[in-house]
Order: sequence, then structure tokens, then C-alpha cells
Amino acid sequence: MAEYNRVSECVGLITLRNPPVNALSAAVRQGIVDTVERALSDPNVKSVVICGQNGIFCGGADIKEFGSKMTGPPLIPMIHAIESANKPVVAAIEGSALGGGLELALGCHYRIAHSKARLGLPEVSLGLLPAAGGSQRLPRLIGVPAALNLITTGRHVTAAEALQLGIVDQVTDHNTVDAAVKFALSVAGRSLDPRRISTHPCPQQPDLDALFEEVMQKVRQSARGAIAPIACVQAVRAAATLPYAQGMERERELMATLFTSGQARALQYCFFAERAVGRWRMPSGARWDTSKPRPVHKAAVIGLGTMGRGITVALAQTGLSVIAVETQEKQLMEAKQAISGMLERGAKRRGVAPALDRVIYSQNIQAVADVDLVIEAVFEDIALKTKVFQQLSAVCKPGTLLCTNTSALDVDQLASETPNPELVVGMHFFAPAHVMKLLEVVYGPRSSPQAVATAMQLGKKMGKASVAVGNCRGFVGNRMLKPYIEEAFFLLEEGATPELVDQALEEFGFSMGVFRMSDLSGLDVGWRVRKGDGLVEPGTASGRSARIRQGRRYSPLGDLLCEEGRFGQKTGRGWYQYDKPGSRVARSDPWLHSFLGAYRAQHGLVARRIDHQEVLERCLYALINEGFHILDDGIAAGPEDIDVIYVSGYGWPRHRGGPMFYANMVGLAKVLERLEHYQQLHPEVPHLQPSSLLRRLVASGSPPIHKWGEVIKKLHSQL
Ligand SMILES: CCCCCCCCCCCCC[C@H](O)CC(=O)SCCNC(=O)CCNC(=O)[C@H](O)C(C)(C)COP(=O)(O)OP(=O)(O)OC[C@H]1O[C@@H](n2cnc3c(N)ncnc32)[C@H](O)[C@@H]1OP(=O)(O)O
Repeated sequence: MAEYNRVSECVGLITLRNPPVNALSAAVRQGIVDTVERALSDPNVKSVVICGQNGIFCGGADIKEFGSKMTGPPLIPMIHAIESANKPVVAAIEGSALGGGLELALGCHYRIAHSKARLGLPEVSLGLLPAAGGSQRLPRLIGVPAALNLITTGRHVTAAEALQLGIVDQVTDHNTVDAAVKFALSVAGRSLDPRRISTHPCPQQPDLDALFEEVMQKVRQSARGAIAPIACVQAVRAAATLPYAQGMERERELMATLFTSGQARALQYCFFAERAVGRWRMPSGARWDTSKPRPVHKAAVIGLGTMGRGITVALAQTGLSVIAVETQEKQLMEAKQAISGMLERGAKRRGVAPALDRVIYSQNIQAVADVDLVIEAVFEDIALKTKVFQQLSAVCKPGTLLCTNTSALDVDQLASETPNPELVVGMHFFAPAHVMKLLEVVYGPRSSPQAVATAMQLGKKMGKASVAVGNCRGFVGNRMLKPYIEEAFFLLEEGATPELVDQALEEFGFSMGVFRMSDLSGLDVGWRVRKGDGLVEPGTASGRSARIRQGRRYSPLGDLLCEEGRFGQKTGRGWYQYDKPGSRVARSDPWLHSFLGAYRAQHGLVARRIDHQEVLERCLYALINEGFHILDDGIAAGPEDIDVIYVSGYGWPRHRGGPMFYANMVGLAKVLERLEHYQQLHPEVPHLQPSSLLRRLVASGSPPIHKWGEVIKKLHSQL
């Protein structure tokens, strides 16, 4: 797991070997301990180089080991042994040096990086802190402000930035190991004292207290309840104020708290879940590893409203040629200006040239004749989309993949309107499409595995968390959102306010509560859908019967607000009030409170006190229950798919792992018991009726989340 060679006669070369990222597993740590000892005891060796095989230095501690009893030599003494060595040790950094990998490099006396390497301490995103001395060495090396920034955000820096910050000593465009060996030869015999980072104090920093106070305040605000960023600040503070040994003790104490926390488990689960969703599978048995994607060089976007513009930008930024089609001349001109602006701003942020010439604009759908893939993003109307799909089928070259960006319509129905339904999939982007991480790739019963593979690969190239899901009303994300929003409406009827509901959800960690989110996305969106479903009636009827529609409890509150022209931020009024249309700062609205009072009186509802716990249980357990239905129906292949969708697209706090992971943490029996409790109180609400999968899981002893698949599989094989 660590190979030893002597090169250039007197350099001991240690190569970490643990594909794919040379993580510091027990065997690798043992290998390092053994090979370092060997190099230091060999009188012919004057200096040592540590590198990683296959172009990557080291991806850090082996995260998979965190879930089990740790064995093998611990990291901290291993790194100390390197730092205290009496021969210079040089880290040759190619690819990545992350987490424990960078901590290992910081224990070396010198660091040489390839120009394409990335370095960082991303432990915070796993709910941890750099606990192999990283929180103590990095501030000593680059100063407190820069170290705080890197450690609390977990961001990766380029080799160039690492050089500028002083993390590395040299950057090379050539063979990194050769450069490191040459460097190691040149420094052999030099005094190593100045190179032992742990022996230095942190560089002087004026107003240390004020700096930490300011950073702590910022971190608390953005952490949304996550504890690791706060522990990271505390650890760096220890580096700045305590001698090294005491700082290390503080680092250990803080790590011990984080290491066993539910948040660390949730964040590490998210890390693996994000990778697991790439290994998609369809109920037909088609899978990621047996389905070959088609190459996509040229794409087209039809319809340049908000979504179409964002999708065009996302595609162009990925390096594709894009034909952007909009039939209305005025809208085409406006879109061109908007897209160019977005591309220019994006390029400026990333320090690259804007991809303006990758986009060709046209009013004519014939222009897409030779593209490999089309994404339709016209208005959400089945007749219009059907017409577009029929035109595309006639115009496009054989084999072109036809994708719809619908968020609600039936992908299979659209597919059936084309001669090649196997080429049709949904690509459900989230607004703004060039920013939001999530992409639902929706397959119908006739979508070919190749079409799914192509859309998934394109999503990955665009940097999206791409999740393959089956075709149903609302797909996964919006289908689960429906009961969540309905429960929030019911809570208002029963006595809650939008402020109370939002506060409970935001304290839980959501970036926005349900009502602030509804104001942002527009109340008219749901109104249009409910109208289409025949649920909206004139708002004069009163009493309980007026609130039972299509045989189930219904709250017309959202419809009534829309009838008042209160569509949310865009009209300056919604569940909250805003200074002016388009303004973003939500303020409590006395009108809304008296409206709710009058509504309750009209319907004979008596307001009662509702606490945060009830808000969370009713909204979240209703959403989670729908997640179980989705698993049961085979719309999502596993709980990871649902969790990645919610964390990347719906503001679910990452440190709570996603709704299904959260249910697992709370305890499935508890979720079932609370759903049964609320169902008894509200028998006219079907979404509170516990799903049969949840019941089966509880009956099977509530297996851990990675074993749910066995219960689901058993259920499906019995059907
Ligand atoms: C009782 C109380 C006790 C308390 C005290 C306990 C003390 C414990 C002492 C610990 C000391 C702490 C040490 C250190 O500070 C902690 C860490 O180092 S945590 C790890 C930090 N590193 C990272 O976060 C990097 C994670 N990886 C990545 O970002 C990327 O993988 C990459 C390296 C940039 C490569 O990216 P890609 O090329 O895109 O490849 P993938 O991401 O798809 O990954 C490929 C494959 O590798 C798996 N993998 C990646 N990194 C790790 C890892 N560090 N450990 C294990 N496995 C890893 C990844 O899952 C993929 O596999 P797949 O999931 O697809 O099978």
C-alpha cells in the first residue's frame, strides 16, 4: 500500500498505492510508517520524496473507515515522525492533496505541486475538522485569516493559489516526481528546523479577537445549524492562541465531538450518496455500467424563457455548441442579450473567456436539424409541447435525443407523440438552470437505456447532481413537495402563521421556509396546477364541506391569495409583504394575519397554539411518507436518489442528510407512530396514511438505510 524505491542513488521514493484516490487506509498508514522508517535508517538515503500513484497524491483519510473500528497506525504520530525526520522529506503533489492528504504534505518539509493540482482541507463538508494537525499547521504556515477561509469553507485551491498563499514551495508543469526528486537532492543536508511547521508560532495578526468574532458570526449565519464550521473556527483559534501541543489537544477534543455526531454521519452519507446516484438502474434492469451514452457535441434548446436561457448557458459553459431557438423575434432578442450577459458574468467569475460564439440563435426550428440532443423548454402546456415534439421528430437527424424540461407533464405521453419514443427522456432542470445543482433525468417505460445514459452523462458534464427517476406526477422532488406544502396550508388554517411555520423549518436548517419559498417561486405556479386539476372553486363557500374537494381535505388559502393578485415577490405581496414588486426582503403582513382570522371565522375553525415540533412533524413526515411511496412504486431506485434530490435542489439541510436519511436517524418506528397519530386526528388527509413500505420496514426491525433495498426488493419480487 506504500511502495519504496531508491532513486537517483540517494533519494528514498515512497509511493502511496490505494486506488482510486490513495486514501489513507490502515494499510496505507502502515505502509508509510514502514517505508519512512526504512528510508531514515538507510545511510545511503539523503532525502525522501512522498508521492501517490496514478497522478493523485492523496484524497485524505479513508472515509469508509470512519463507520467502523479504526485499526492500524494513527495519522498524527505518523505525520509527526515525518516532520521530525533528520532527512528532508518532500511531498510531490499531483492531482489532489485533500484533507489528511494535505495534512501529510504539511508534515513534510517541502511541497512541490503540479500546476494542475488541487489542494484543500474539505473535512468541514464531511462534518469534521482537519484533525491530523491540519487545523494547527495551516494557520502557522499561511496565517490565521487565510487558514480560516480554507478550513471553514473546505474549498479546494489551485496550485497557483497554493503557491501564492505559501502552502507549496514550487509549482511545475513537468513531471512532479522528477521535480521533487531534483528538489530533494538540492536540499539534502540543509537545516530542517525552519521547515518544521509545528515548531513555529502563527504569523502575527492584529486584532485577533475582533477577527475571530467576525468570522464566528459569519460562520454561524451561513452554517444553518451545522456544527463543524464552528468547531473549525474554534480549532484555528487554538492554533492562534495556544502552544502547538495544547492546540493539538483542543483539535482532538473538538474532533471527538464531531466524529460521533449525527451531522458527520449525515454529511458522509451525502458524500457517498452523491456518487451512488451515478450508478443508476432502471426497473427494466438497464444500468449505468451496461448502457453506453451517445456522444453529444451539439445541442439545441427550444424556447428561451427563464429556463431555456439558463439551460443554454449551462450547455455553452460545458463546451457544447448550442442552437438556441425562439420563434418570437422580440423574445429572441431579449434572450440573446440575457444569455450573453449570463455567459459574460460567469466567465468573469471563473476567469475564462466567455463562450459567446458557442451559441447560435435562430427563430426557425429547422436550424436544429443536425444536433445530437434537443432540450425543449417551451411553456408548460401539453398541447404546445406535443406540437414541438412532432416538429422535432420531423426535423432532427435520426437518433437525435429529444428531452423535455417539463416539471409536471407526462414524459411518456410526449414520447408517444413521436415515432421514436425510445429517444425521449425528461431533463428536469431547476431555476436558475445554470446555477442550480440538481437535474432529474426522467425515463418513461419506453425510454432507451442509451437515452438515459446520454442525459445522465451530459448532466454530469454540466456539473449537475444528476438523478435518474421514473415518470410520475411531479417526478420525485415535486411529488414529495405536494404533501409538505399542503400540511403547511392546513397548519395555517388551524392557527399557525407563515412566520411560525417558516421559522420552524429554517431553524431545522432549510435555506427558506415553505412560505418564503412559495413567495419566491410565485403562488400562481401552484394555482395554475390546481386549476388544471379541477380543484379551484370560487372562494365564497364556507364550512368544512367547502374544504373537502375530490374526497379529501383541501385548503383554498393559496387560491384565495392569488385571487387577490398576491403572487409573491413579483407582485410585492404574497404570504409576506415586500417593499416593492421584485424586492426580496420579506416582512410580516398584518393584512395576511387578519385575512387568516377572517378565513378561520368563515369556516368555523378555532385557532389553536401550534409549536415548532408539530410543524416539523407534520410537514416533514408527510414529505418523507411520500418518499416511501416513491420507493415502493420504484420511481426512485433507492433512498440515496431521493436524498440527493432534496439536498441539491430543495434546500434540505445537508447536515441532516436528506429526508430519508433523516427518517432513519429519527427512527422509522417513531416516524410511523407520529404519522399514525396525525392520521387519526386528520382522517381526511390521505398523505398522512403511513406507506406500506414504511410499515414493512418497521415490521422488519427498522434496518439501517443501506439495507432498505432488501425489503423493497422482497416487496417487488412478491408483486
Ligand atoms: C470516539 C472518538 C474518536 C474521535 C477521534 C477520531 C480520530 C480519527 C482520526 C482522523 C484524523 C483526521 C484526518 C483528516 O483530517 C480527515 C480526512 O482526511 S477526511 C477526508 C478528506 N478528504 C476529502 O474530503 C476528499 C474526498 N474526495 C474527493 O473530494 C474526491 O473523491 C477527489 C479526491 C477530488 C477525486 O474526485 P473524482 O476523481 O471525481 O472521484 P470521485 O469523487 O468519484 O471518487 C472516486 C472514488 O473514490 C472514493 N473516495 C474518494 N475520496 C475518498 C476518501 N477520502 N475515502 C474513501 N473513499 C474515497 C469515492 O467514494 C469514489 O468511490 P465510489 O463511491 O464511486 O465507490
